[in-house]
Order: sequence, then structure tokens, then C-alpha cells
Amino acid sequence: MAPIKKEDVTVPLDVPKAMRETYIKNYMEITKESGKLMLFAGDQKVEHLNDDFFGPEVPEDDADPEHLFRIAAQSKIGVFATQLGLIARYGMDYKDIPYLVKVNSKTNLVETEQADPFSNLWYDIDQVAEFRENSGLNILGVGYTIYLGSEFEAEMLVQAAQVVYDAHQHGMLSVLWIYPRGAAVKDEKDPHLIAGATGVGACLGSDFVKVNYPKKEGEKSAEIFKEAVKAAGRTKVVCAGGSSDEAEAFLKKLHDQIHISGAQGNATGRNIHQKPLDEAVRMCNAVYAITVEDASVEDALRIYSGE
Ligand SMILES: O=P(O)(O)OC[C@H]1O[C@](O)(COP(=O)(O)O)[C@@H](O)[C@@H]1O
Repeated sequence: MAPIKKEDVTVPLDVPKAMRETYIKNYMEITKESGKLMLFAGDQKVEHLNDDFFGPEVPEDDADPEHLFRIAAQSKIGVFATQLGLIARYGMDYKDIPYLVKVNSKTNLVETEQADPFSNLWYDIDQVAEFRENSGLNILGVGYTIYLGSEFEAEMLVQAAQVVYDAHQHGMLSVLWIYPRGAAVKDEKDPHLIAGATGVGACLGSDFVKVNYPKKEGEKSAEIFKEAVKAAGRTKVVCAGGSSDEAEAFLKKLHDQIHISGAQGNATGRNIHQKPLDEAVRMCNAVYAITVEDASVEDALRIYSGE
């Protein structure tokens, strides 16, 4: 895959003139000059509490939050996404990781106890920029989750709009996680609804929008996902990884998302970190190879098996 050039980066017009170069530099860096995003998702310690990190199916390495930083430091990634507090606690030992600060989060208890989720803002973007300055860490962007269809949708849309706008004021990139969810949502994985979600991401001006892979009885997900990629227009679509799957099936799905549906990257968490360190690093590199290096599923499997 030919690397993209600085001139290929479309800078949105809410980026101030003085910040255009920073935005372009961050864009080139986060996509490793491929235009595609390999996002290693490590925000689940809040999103799923300790469910993803401890249990009979989860290797011991994953019980320690530092596992996420070890993987991010030793693997090829575009960016590692997690909460600011965790980055502040470990960043001094992991200065070379490219970071994305997830500025809102909520636990999965919220969904069990109430049908309509609300994920409130933890930090405003000026604080993230201040943290970038004070820590000297390589913070390339910010992330925010919206639950479309929730009775709190209006609040989250306002916060997301501010997050994207303010990130651009500082030359940082934005990734919106957009999940239709709540009492009003009958089928979270409905392809037409997912396409609605990516269109909302476009209207919020986000650089990337991360959605769940659609599912419909009798249809091929890779085909029905095309509607969402089209609806997003200039906002690039990436797909959530989902719960841990068998390696070949997972890598094949990712390859299809990129090469059939037209997705521009991935956002993968559990399929990477729910493995002992060495295997997690190999999986991360395999995911990177498909996303950024245009590798085939076979090549990626060879990377994963350490050949
Ligand atoms: O690859 P994974 O583990 O699904 O992670 C991708 C993303 O999905 C989440 O797990 C949230 O998804 P859900 O709310 O659907 O559980 C995020 O925490 C994470 O960033």
C-alpha cells in the first residue's frame, strides 16, 4: 500500500490555521502514513469493570492494568486508547506510546440497572491539552462514546460536538464511538441503524467513527456494512473488535471489513489483551499488518503464530 503524503490529508475547516500542521502531523502519525487507523482499545476497565480482565477464560497477565501498556509499547499500533487517569499513572514508564484519551466512560452496570445509558464527560479537551503539555506524552487524539437513541442522547450529542470541535482547536484527532442503545433501540446491530450512527459521526465532524459490525439474518455482514461506510462520507469508519474469537475467524472478519466493506481501520481490545503478553503482541502485530500494511489473512496468521 503506497503511503499517503501530507498533501493527501483533508484538514477539516474547524482546525485553526495555526494548528493545521499539528493536525496533519497527528493524522500521519496515528494512521502510520496509511490513512488507516489501528486503534488498540484499553478502556474496558471502566466499560466492562473487571469482567474482561479476570476469570477462567482470561490469562493472568491481563489482571494487571500494566499489561495494556506493555502490549502497546511492544507492538505495532496506531494509537492506544484509554482513560487519562490510567495514562497519568503509567505514562512515565511508557513515553513512546502514541495515546488517545477517552474523555467519557461508564460501566456496564449502568445498562443492567437502567435501559437508557448516559456516558458523561470526565475531562474537557483543554484539560487533555494541558495534560499533553505537562506530561510531554504523545497524545494524538481524543475519544468519546455516544449512545444514540438513549433518552440522554441530546446531552451526549452536545458533548460530542464540543469534543470534536475542541480537539480540532488543539490539532488533535477525534474518534467517536457511536452505539445505538437504550429502550428505544430494538436492534443495536441493525445495518440501517449503524449507517445512521456513522452519518451522525459525519455531522459531528469527527475524523473517525467507531461502530459495531452490523448483523442481519441471512445477510453477509461485510456486504451490509457498506451502507455505513457510505453514510459516513469523509469521516472514516472503524469497527469494534467484540469479544475474544478464534484468531483466524477474527482476522478474516477484519480483512473483510477493510477490503469488502471499505472500513478504514479497526478498534480492537479483548481480541488482543485477553492473551499472555507474547501472544498479545503477536496478535496486535497481525491486526496492524492487515490494517496498515495491507497484509493478507494468511500473512497475518503467520505473524500471529510467530513464523
Ligand atoms: O474489541 P473490544 O474488546 O470489543 O473493544 C472495543 C470497544 O468496545 C467496548 O468494549 C465497548 O463495547 P460495549 O459497550 O458494546 O460492550 C469499548 O470499551 C472498547 O473500546
